[in-house]
Amino acid sequence: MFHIVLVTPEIPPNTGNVIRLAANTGCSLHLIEPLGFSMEDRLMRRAGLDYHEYAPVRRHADWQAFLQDCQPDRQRMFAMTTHSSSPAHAIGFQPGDWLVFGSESKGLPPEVREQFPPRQRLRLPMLPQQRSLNLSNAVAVTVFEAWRQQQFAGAALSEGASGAA
Ligand SMILES: C[S@@+](CC[C@H](N)C(=O)[O-])C[C@H]1O[C@@H](n2cnc3c(N)ncnc32)[C@H](O)[C@@H]1O
Repeated sequence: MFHIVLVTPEIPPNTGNVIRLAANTGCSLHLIEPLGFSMEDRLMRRAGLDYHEYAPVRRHADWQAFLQDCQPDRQRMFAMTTHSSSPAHAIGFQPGDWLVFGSESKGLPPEVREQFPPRQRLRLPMLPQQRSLNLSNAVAVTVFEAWRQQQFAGAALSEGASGAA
């Protein structure tokens, strides 16, 4: 549905949450190295992910390698950042869009952020004086806003349809 891109994530449970989110929403997940942890980290394992949930996860050596590997449509890439005044909910998201998030401690590196035109740098609303949302929460609310705009296409909207607890 959408492509989630985490640039140099640092905290294993956040990435674990996003892996599960990607599996639940039909997104692909791109992890830009260096990662602040090993994928075999016990905190990752504690997320209790099933083997199939790793299927849509790809790793890239750095930002340039990601661009080279995936050739994303630059007009449909959005940098999620607190350094913006463009509200995320004002964008008309489309299937196949690329949603790019920064690391927990540093956010998006300025040299990556500046590759996005200002209208493609998006901010999630927060109350005044707040610094930022948790990374995995920011990913979740963005993906669900984008998916909501597609009327949750492909979702199993009743319990019986999913068969899982
Ligand atoms: C914990 S935040 C990073 C905080 C970092 N100290 C900074 O100054 O950007 C991790 C990532 O979540 C996303 N994020 C968190 N809050 C956000 C918001 N209000 N709007 C847009 N993105 C947000 C951004 O991609 C950010 O890089």
